[in-house]
Amino acid sequence: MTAVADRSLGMTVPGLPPPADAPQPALDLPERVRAWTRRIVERAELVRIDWQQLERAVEQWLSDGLTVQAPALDPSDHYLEGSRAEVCAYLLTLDAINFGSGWFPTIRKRPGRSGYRTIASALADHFRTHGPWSNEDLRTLDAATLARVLDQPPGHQLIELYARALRDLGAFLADRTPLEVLADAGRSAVALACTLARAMPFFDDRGFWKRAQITANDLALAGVAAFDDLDRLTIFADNLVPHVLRVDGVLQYAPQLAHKIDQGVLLPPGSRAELEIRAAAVCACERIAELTGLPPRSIDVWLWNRGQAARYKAVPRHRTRTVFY
Ligand SMILES: Nc1nc2c(c(CN[C@H]3C=C[C@H](O)[C@@H]3O)cn2[C@@H]2O[C@H](COP(=O)(O)O)[C@@H](O)[C@H]2O)c(=O)[nH]1
Repeated sequence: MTAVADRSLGMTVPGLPPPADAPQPALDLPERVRAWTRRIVERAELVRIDWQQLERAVEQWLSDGLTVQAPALDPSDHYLEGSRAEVCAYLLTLDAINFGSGWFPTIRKRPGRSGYRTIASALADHFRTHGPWSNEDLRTLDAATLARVLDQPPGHQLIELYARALRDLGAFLADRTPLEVLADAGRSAVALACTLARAMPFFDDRGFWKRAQITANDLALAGVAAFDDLDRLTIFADNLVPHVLRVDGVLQYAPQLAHKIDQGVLLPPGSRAELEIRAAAVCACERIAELTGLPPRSIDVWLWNRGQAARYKAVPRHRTRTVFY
């Protein structure tokens, strides 16, 4: 797969273009994810779902609180105390840069915080002090400014990509407020996800649409939006949810793949291994949803938070440098 050279960045954008056979965004986006990931799992060679172990793991998770802990955004990491308009702007800004796990070992982390929580809390602090960026500020945001805001080294590739993602957000908003964009989606999380995926290339994570979907879920978790179709969303396929499934024995990786991951070898975006890992997580969580009656969005957040525990951090998870997660 040839990455796309990006004139405004002067570098290739890791993850673009999407795999040729991946579906395009449309209003049945979650169903397209289910169909495409099922096809990948059926033909998989490197990653296998152990369905019997999955049922045993669900029993363990249920006794660990899977159905009782309602998903929530952590107020110590996120800017949730502002007005509805300010929190909406914060979450749209955060989810426009809610990626970078492949670079997280190379960024400056806040004490006791993961990569995501470092970025989320640094952005929250900026909003507390300066409020939201205007659309014009976003359109002209440069990497040096953003590096200062996020307290990261200037010139870091990830920060260059974050700045490009936020310039794209400013262009997408045009003269609308984030709340007006939300209103245009009506009460449909899927419509919002589809709009984001069609409007900004870094959201067009064909066949998974992780950030397009998690944006709707985060807005709902923050009480900013009320959607009628949240339960249609799939999980938000990143690198942590499949990692938790692997550590709990649900996903079995071929020895050569497991060895690569344990050695910290980066998996190229769109490679067979990366697609099979993400697709297996989606399909396994569809089965978990059937067994528990929980929507995939809640299973995702619960497993993601479980993945913050030491026993999961002790084992390397797959790393892919991509603009999608
Ligand atoms: N599947 C999924 N992926 C998620 C999140 C979240 C955070 N969601 C908030 C909403 C409710 C929760 O309580 C969370 O506070 C981040 N990520 C992704 O994980 C990746 C790893 O990050 P780390 O561990 O820092 O290295 C990073 O690429 C990031 O994009 C999620 O929920 N689901």
